[in-house]
Amino acid sequence: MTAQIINGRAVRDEILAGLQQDIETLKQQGVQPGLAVVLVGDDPASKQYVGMKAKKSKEIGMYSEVHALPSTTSQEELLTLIGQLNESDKIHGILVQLPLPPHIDEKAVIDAIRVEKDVDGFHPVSVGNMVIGDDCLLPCTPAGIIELIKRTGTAIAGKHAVVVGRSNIVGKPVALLLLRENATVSICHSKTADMKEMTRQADILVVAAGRPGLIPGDYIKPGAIVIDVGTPVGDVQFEDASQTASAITPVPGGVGPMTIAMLMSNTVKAAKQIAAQAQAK
Ligand SMILES: Nc1nc(=O)c2c([nH]1)NC[C@@H]1CN(c3ccc(C(=O)N[C@@H](CCC(=O)O)C(=O)O)cc3)C=[N+]21
Repeated sequence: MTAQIINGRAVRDEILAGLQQDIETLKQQGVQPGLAVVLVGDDPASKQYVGMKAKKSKEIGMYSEVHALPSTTSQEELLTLIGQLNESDKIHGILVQLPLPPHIDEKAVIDAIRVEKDVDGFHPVSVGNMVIGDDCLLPCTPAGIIELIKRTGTAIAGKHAVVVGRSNIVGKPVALLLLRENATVSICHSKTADMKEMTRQADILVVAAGRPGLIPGDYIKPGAIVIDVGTPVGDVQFEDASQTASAITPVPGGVGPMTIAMLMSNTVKAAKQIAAQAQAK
């Protein structure tokens, strides 16, 4: 079998086209969704991501602010900026690019973001709402993964989904979202006794380990859907895995573009909700 290659860029473009129309409608109602991206330090990869986010948001008619701060920025200064963005009527989504420099407490910064503007879905209240299954802004990469799986046309309910990786930003939340979709979910990690034994049971395999090439083709169940979250290099051995899977995401061009699409989608959702709240007052 040669797997269908899941085209994340094409799906992203479809989603962005829909959002562009939503934004046009919102603008006619006097609301322009606004996204603030905050970057501390000058890591070249981070700069590139932030640039992509700003570019896409402008392309679809959003208001966008990039706050690029020096690596010497104090935690207090960063918290002051977050406070201003929380209050700003122009801003509906706040994203603080992670990781932050070691002298800044990431948790303190994430906790300071107003939940209604938490378009990353990293705030503990957002996470709690996601776990319960309440309406909330979902973390972008996990939400994008669910969208990609759904668009392969395969039902998630009843399937065995195996997630490799347990980070707070991908592994844990994607496992919960798969559970919400009624998959039977297993979570594997570096201490899993027999990784191959686990992954070979996966009808849906999501790999978010941050370990380039970790998963070879013989770890994959014939006909599985394989989602590779590795960036900038995949965690799955793509050529090898394509011979066994029924569908697979490439890197680049798979999950990455969906992360951006979901960020835009969350910002539009946040703008709608904040506007509705303001009207109700
Ligand atoms: N608060 C926060 N939220 C994030 O969502 C966040 C973050 N911090 N820190 C860094 C990671 C990384 N990340 C990516 C987003 C898009 C691509 C992406 O679109 N990649 C393209 C390739 C881009 C290229 O190199 O041309 C692709 O996979 O096709 C990759 C990585 C978001 N992150």
